[in-house]
Formats: sequence, structure tokens, C-alpha cells
Amino acid sequence: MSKIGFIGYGSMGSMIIEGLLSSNVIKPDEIIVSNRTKSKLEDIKKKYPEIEITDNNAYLAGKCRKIFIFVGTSAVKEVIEEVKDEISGDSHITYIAAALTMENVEGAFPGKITKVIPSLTSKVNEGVSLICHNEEVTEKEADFVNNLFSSISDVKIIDEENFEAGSDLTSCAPAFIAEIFMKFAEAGAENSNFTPAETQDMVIKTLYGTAKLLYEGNMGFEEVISRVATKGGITEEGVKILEKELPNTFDELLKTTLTKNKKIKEALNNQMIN
Ligand SMILES: NC(=O)C1=CN([C@@H]2O[C@H](COP(=O)(O)OP(=O)(O)OC[C@H]3O[C@@H](n4cnc5c(N)ncnc54)[C@H](O)[C@@H]3O)[C@@H](O)[C@H]2O)C=CC1
Ligand SMILES: O=C(O)[C@@H]1CCC=N1
Repeated sequence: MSKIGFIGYGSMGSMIIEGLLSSNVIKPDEIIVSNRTKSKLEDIKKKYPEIEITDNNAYLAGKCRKIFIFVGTSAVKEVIEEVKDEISGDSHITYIAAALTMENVEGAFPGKITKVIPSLTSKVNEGVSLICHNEEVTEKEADFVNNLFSSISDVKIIDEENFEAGSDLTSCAPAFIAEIFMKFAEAGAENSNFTPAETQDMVIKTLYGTAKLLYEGNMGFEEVISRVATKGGITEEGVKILEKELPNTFDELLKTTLTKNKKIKEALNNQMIN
């Protein structure tokens, strides 16, 4: 029977594979995991002895019709070349490389292709995975991938042209949010007698509570602001500073990341063609 193959067990690969296994949407004896450095797979093999592990992508491809490629962006082409002779028109490749277009991947493998942009937040079964399937992927095959990622996140099906801005908001965002609140905590320590560890702890707990109010409490951003910022009070003055500074900051952030995305895309176009 055909197994499910996962190639690349780094930061994202390990998070997704372990998330899928602990959600029970895949069983250890159904999968083969490949990583260039096979020793990286020792821990997962110890935890789930029924998993088959390898460092041979062609071998994996020979045994799997559904193949998930979780290697870094620049290694995707090399992986497709390694597996090419082993896959058929019926194989379904899912990849997560940011800035690598589906058209580009179709140039190397003109078949069933799905692109997913995951988020580190799936480590705690939260956040959003962005997904786009090409026209070759059947509804059943699309559902299979959507269901896997639904077990570790919310799934949002998007058009390919929306991956860039979308991944800023879901996939790059944990880093942006962490940076913003790290700076807030640092400023808190500089302007008080609290230690940096204390301000970090206070800010993280408040961030968690605010996320719960927004999400579980169904409070919109504006309601949270108006409930806290008492008219004529202290918060109101702080919010005015953020209103002045943040639109430009986020506009610049989006413009910069979208430009970087475009540059990587162009470099990859050349790499995939040559
Ligand atoms: N880190 C993040 O939050 C996100 C990352 N991505 C995308 O995920 C991809 C992977 O990123 P990370 O997991 O952070 O990278 P990583 O460098 O941590 O992991 C890549 C893994 O692939 C393995 N590998 C490389 N070449 C291989 C080959 N030929 N055969 C088998 N294994 C091979 C490496 O040994 C490594 O374990 C990137 O393309 C990135 O754009 C997408 C969304 C979010
Ligand atoms: O920064 C990056 O390139 C990857 C893609 C999205 C999140 N991390």
C-alpha cells in the first residue's frame, strides 16, 4: 500500500509531522520521513518506532503517492529532481516553500501540486495555514491535505496571488508580534524598577489574555480599545502615540517584506529554469 512521504525534518517539518502524529490524523506506520541528515530523525523514530525513516528521497518517492516537501526553499528543485523518476502523473506534491510559485514547481513537475504556508503557531495547534491547490488536484486529494492541516491550525484556502501578504499576516506574524511585545517589555523595564524578566512575564500574560478577549470573548479590536481607554484617562494618550506611529511602520514593513518576496521569487525563477 502507498505510504505518505515527508521530505525535510527541520523547524517546520518536525513541527508539522509531530503535530499530525499527535493529532492522530496520520498513523506512524503510514508514513516515511526523509531528511538529508538521517541522525536528526532518531528522536522521532524512538518515539514512534513504526515510522520508516530514510535519507533517500528517491526511495521514499517510490513508495509514496502523496509527497510533502518541507525542505528550505532553495533545496526544493534538487528534491524534485531526485524524486522525478519515481513519481507518476498521479502523484500529489505538497510544498511549503515561501516565495516559490506553483508555476515554478509545475515547470519541474507538471502534475498535482498544493502549496501550504504554515505558521509556527501550529506548534500549539493554533493559527492559520494558507493553502492553494492547482487544477490537477481532485477534491478528495485537496480535502486530504486540508484535513491534515485542519488538525493543527485553521485552514484558509486562498488564491496564489494572495500568498505574499497572507503569509506576512499569518506566518511571518509570530515573529513580528514577538518583536513588538519584546520592545514593549524592554521599554517597561527601562521606565520602572521591574526587572526585564518581570516585565516580559507581565506583557506575555497580558498578550495571552488580550488574545483570549479578542478570540474567545469575541471582542473586536475597537471594543477592547474603548473598554480600556477611559475618556480623558491614561491609555487614551498612549493609543494616540500608536495611532500616529504604527500605520507608517506597518506600511513600511509590508512594502519591505513584499519586495523581498519578489526578489526571492525572481531568483527562484532563474534557478528553476536553469
Ligand atoms: N519557519 C517558518 O515559520 C516558515 C517556513 N516556511 C518555509 O518552510 C521551508 C523550510 O523552512 P524551515 O523548516 O524553517 O527550514 P530548516 O532549515 O529548519 O529545515 C529544512 C530541513 O530540510 C532538510 N533538507 C535539506 N535538503 C534536503 C534534501 N535534499 N533532502 C532531504 N532533506 C533535506 C534539512 O536537513 C533540514 O532538516 C522554507 O522553504 C520556508 O520558506 C513557510 C512558512 C513558515
Ligand atoms: O521568513 C521566511 O522566509 C519564512 C517564510 C514565512 C515565515 N518564515
